Amino acid sequence: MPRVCEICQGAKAILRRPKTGQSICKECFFRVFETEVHNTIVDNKLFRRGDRVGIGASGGKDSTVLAYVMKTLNERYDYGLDLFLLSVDEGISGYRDDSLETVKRNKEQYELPLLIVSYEQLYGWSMDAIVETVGRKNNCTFCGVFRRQALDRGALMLDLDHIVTGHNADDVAETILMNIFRGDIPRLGRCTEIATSGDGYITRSKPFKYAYEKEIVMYAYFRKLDYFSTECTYSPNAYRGYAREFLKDLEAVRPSAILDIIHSGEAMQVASEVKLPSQTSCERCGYISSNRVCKACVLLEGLERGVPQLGIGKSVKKTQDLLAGRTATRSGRAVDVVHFDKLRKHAQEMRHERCTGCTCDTSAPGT
Ligand SMILES: Nc1ncnc2c1ncn2[C@@H]1O[C@H](COP(=O)(O)OP(=O)(O)OP(=O)(O)O)[C@@H](O)[C@H]1O
Repeated sequence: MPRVCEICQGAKAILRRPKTGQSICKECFFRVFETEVHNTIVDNKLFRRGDRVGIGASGGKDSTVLAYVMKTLNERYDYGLDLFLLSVDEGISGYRDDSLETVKRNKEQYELPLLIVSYEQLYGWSMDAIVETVGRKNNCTFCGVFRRQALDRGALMLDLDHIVTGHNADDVAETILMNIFRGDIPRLGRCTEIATSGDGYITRSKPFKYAYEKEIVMYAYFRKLDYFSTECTYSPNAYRGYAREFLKDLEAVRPSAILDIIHSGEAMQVASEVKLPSQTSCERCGYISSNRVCKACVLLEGLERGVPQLGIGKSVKKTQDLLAGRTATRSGRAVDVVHFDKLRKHAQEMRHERCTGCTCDTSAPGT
């Protein structure tokens, strides 16, 4: 490694950038990393001034670095954003309880408001209880489906305009590979998007879409950020694990492989004959769904009826149609899932309370 930073030509080079192979100093690394994220934000017009933006904060390296960088860029470039930390407590003892302690410290360190919503509070089931019922196989399905909705529910409680997550370039490239391997063409089209916003739903984006995981780890290390680094106790998703290994092997021989895969995914076009699922609202909870009853409601009903395999596997569509129009039988444990219309109304009222002397009509959607 040359002694002098290849960027500033002054300070001592102390690291080699995984993305470019350049040998650079710590300060130049911070600057290029932050500037690249800023360029991603600006080029993709991710935010508008005044947006209330929730950072999906798990306490892990990606979201901790994201919180730090979002706060830094918001101040440096005067984006004019109101930033919040939004965490989901899935109820995994020995894992999420510890990582949430990190988020609580980040709240103080970064002076950002924090909201924690839990599966127990929202659905009446913690992941510990779910795993007790369904076992270790398939539990990731419950966790992923419930988390997506939980973040949106939390966002409405805070009246957010936007949620950012710490998904990085490696995550995106892995997802592209997985969708190719599975032949899931509709998902392949969607997974390369940097921001998604379903009609009337909260926009979600990935400012780290082009940031390498190795650089995020380096950034956290050199900035001495406080993050939690343990893997989930309930076995990681095996299929993604294989895609990850494959990607790491490719990266080892050709570091640009990660970005190359993302660019290939972006350039692919879904043929017009591929049928994309149409979106509607779940007739039970009002959440966006491609079926009459959303996946979260189907999974919940399965748990409550003692048939947790309901909604898992190939017969999902059939099960969802079967359940449509019927009221779930709720066990003593379950809570009634709050309807999304109620949450949206709450968000409108909050917005109304915040604007002083305005003439906005709280009964009109989207005000
Ligand atoms: N419990 C949670 N609460 C809030 N946001 C979450 C939670 N879990 C995941 N996220 C969001 O989704 C992103 C990707 O989550 P994933 O489970 O892939 O974790 P990860 O890649 O290990 O990220 P991190 O290092 O931030 O934990 C996270 O960076 C974070 O923004």
